[in-house]
Amino acid sequence: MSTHRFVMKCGGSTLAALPDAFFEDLRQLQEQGTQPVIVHGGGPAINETLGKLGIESRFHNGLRVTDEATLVVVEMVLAGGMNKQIVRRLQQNGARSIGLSGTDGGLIRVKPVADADVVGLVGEIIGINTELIEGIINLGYLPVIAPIGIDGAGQRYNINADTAAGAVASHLGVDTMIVVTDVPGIMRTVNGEKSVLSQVTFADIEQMIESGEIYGGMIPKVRAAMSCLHGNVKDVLIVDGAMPRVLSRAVKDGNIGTRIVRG
Ligand SMILES: Nc1ncnc2c1ncn2[C@@H]1O[C@H](COP(=O)(O)OP(=O)(O)O)[C@@H](O)[C@H]1O
Ligand SMILES: CC(=O)N[C@@H](CCC(=O)OP(=O)(O)O)C(=O)O
Repeated sequence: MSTHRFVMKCGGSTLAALPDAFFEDLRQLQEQGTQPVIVHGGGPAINETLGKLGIESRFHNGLRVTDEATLVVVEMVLAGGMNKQIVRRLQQNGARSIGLSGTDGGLIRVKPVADADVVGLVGEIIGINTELIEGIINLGYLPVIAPIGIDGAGQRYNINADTAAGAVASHLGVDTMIVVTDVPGIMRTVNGEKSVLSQVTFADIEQMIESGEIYGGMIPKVRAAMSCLHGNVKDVLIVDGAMPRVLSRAVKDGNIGTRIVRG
């Protein structure tokens, strides 16, 4: 029986549309002895709730400008709504799972980011309580983690979900991080033809950010990928959640979406 462990990041762009088959695939992987850990986002749902409350969504370098009022909504949507929705869907499809926020058990320890004067209550990760994650896995449950962090004084912080997933993958020492999103991988347009790159190196990424071919929400994904590949993580794949059996294909043959390699 394989005990392959992987971290999967699931983006808000795709969460609501994920079919039952996606969660069924996770259940089968869990039954086969694979140990998935999920870190999720929920950016679009946060924007929607903030909008209903008349609070404007503002971003700086891809990070949400987060004041105390915004943070209340971020935590409510991520740790309340999204986290519990994912756990419910996993359970409906037969997978055993437990949802946590990064504040529970000091799971994600942070300090304020360097540009806190601009982005406010956004956390830079300084530690992950891997014992807690290991404990949940050893009980036979799949951990589902919302990207909220906590500092030594008990203050909570907002964290980009790609960044949180990369840090969880690094600290847990998994081989693979799978970033599930709403596009089939990193795409490039050549002579008017759009295609998915099966592999990109760090140098390709820097060049594509520079040229504007990688932009917006793809930037934190590739940055998180590069940062965890500097540690023990061997493989980062960016894949489309709508593809049939995407996770088992990613785990078993890895020949799907875009693979990021050091190069
Ligand atoms: N080179 C690229 N290839 C594919 N998508 C890209 C690229 N550059 C930017 N993107 C954008 O990144 C988006 C995915 O990021 P985001 O919307 O933040 O997703 P998530 O909610 O899954 O984190 C894609 O929908 C696309 O608009
Ligand atoms: C600091 C920061 O920007 N936090 C993100 C957390 C959610 C997230 O990252 O969700 P996606 O993966 O769906 O984009 C935010 O507030 O939107």
